[in-house]
Amino acid sequence: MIEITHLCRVYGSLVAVNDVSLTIADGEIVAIVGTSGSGKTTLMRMINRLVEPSSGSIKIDGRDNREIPAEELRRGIGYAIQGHGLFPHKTVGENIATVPKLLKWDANRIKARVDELLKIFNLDPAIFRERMPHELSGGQQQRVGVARALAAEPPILLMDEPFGALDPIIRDKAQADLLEIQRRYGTTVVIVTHDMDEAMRLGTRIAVMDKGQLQQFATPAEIIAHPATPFVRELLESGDRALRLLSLRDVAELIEPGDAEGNPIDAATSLRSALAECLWSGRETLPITSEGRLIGRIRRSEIERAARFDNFEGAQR
Ligand SMILES: Nc1ncnc2c1ncn2[C@@H]1O[C@H](COP(=O)(O)OP(=O)(O)OP(=O)(O)O)[C@@H](O)[C@H]1O
Repeated sequence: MIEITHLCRVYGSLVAVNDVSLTIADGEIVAIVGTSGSGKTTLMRMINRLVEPSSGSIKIDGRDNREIPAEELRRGIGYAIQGHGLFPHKTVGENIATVPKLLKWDANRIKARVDELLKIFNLDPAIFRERMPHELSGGQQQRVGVARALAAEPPILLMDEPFGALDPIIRDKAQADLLEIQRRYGTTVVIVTHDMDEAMRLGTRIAVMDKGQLQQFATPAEIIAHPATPFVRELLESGDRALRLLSLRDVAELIEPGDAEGNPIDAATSLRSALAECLWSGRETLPITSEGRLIGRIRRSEIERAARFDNFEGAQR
């Protein structure tokens, strides 16, 4: 559990983070969302002490983070940033092995862990382990960045706009990967994003920041139903609500038995992406796969039905 209490960070006359209190439960994904300069990154970086608070405190599992030795903090908290931050002169395998090496894991354990992570992220170890970062696509580099952050199985993962540079389709896949990893390891994830749709898709709860202040900390459904301040309402209205509702839900929810023509989509894809695929390829139905196996199909008409707010509220109950 991460308990943030009356946290402030001041730069000269600027209050970057202003009296923020919130508690993040184990295994949650908390998305910090807000406009540029609202204090999202500063707030997150105080968790792993890349930034020191001016006042207030952060406790991790009951311990003040200032009392936790730097190495222990680094080991317990993975950190992934936009642009991946991979070491350009190290192979993919060496990049992922960075923290386990610091922790002096033995070579066999490191190799097993590197290969396990590469497989989880759909990168064949035999092909990718020895590659250099510049030999990967942007999406592959992003996955290696997250794999590296997860290498020592940290209970907490901090992510700063990790998917910001990815194109929408790859971004959707990267988000699905993150959800899968989170389910598998039960990692507590704090992710900074300026994209409300991404926050809605990933967050078990969303922290909305404006000018250093926490405007609302609530589930996506609560935020849609009851935006706490005019700013939150404005942020919500900045996109299309029907599409936002679809980005919250996975294809898996609307699977039906049967075949369909053309390229399949994964069951973890958002309904929003599935609709985009229907429209793009002119198909009324799409085949659905899970772990590479065909498991059914989805209908465009069902996706459109799910986009109606009434049905969304029904699905939440
Ligand atoms: N080291 C610093 N020195 C001075 N001012 C800073 C420093 N770091 C951040 N700030 C200021 O604090 C405010 C909050 O910055 P922060 O990076 O937390 O915002 P953000 O919400 O993450 O923005 P973005 O989405 O643009 O990354 C900004 O006005 C920024 O200019």
